[in-house]
Amino acid sequence: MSDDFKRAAAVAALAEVQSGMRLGLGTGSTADHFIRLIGEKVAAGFDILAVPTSERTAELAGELGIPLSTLDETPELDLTVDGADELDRYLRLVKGGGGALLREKIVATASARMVVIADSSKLVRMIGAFPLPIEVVPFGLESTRRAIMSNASALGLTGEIVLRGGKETPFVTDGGHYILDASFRQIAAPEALSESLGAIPGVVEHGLFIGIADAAYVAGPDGTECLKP
Ligand SMILES: O=C(CO)[C@H](O)[C@H](O)COP(=O)(O)O
Repeated sequence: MSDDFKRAAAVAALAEVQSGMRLGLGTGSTADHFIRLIGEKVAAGFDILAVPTSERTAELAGELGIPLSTLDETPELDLTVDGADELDRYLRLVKGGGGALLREKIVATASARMVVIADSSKLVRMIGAFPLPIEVVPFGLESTRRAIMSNASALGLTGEIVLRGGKETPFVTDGGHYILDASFRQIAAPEALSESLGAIPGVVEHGLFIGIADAAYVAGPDGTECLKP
């Protein structure tokens, strides 16, 4: 059922796509629906140039025959469509469940417009129930983890911060970094947390996307809603 809603959100976002656009392609199961729909448009003659947000997305888009580019060749995009792990009604997002948050944030901010697609289970009153992914450099991992803990605690946030994949087999991002997942449960002031995390040297990027999304298509049992910040 949830997969039907993911697809419905992707179909709604497709209405924003015009031939000639330079697109950012997100990562994840919801974004995959959108990528397949773009593949159909390309097969039908649409002129699309796409920048993928992960190796996984590049592979799928390549298989579908979608012409691919990079931000070095195509530094300005018209539209990026991507999923989210959580969003609130102000379009503050938690992303990075699939581990692609760094490229996703770079591609989204290189786009004139960023649109989120999600099933309605992702829409929450307060973000934070989904553990916040924080991309960090492997060097100094434990010091960085402690700095995150201490900065978060200064903001009244507590909770476990765990290395994705564990010490023996850590998950490695496309950029060669690790991910710490922080279970803060409720993030009442995401802007303050975003600023605080961004100031920690070992943190490469975090999964709070604030002021980036221009709209969100959220699909559920009652239909598809378009949210604007
Ligand atoms: O941020 C992401 C990947 O880094 C995804 O957009 C997020 O995890 C949602 O994935 P899905 O659509 O599979 O639920």
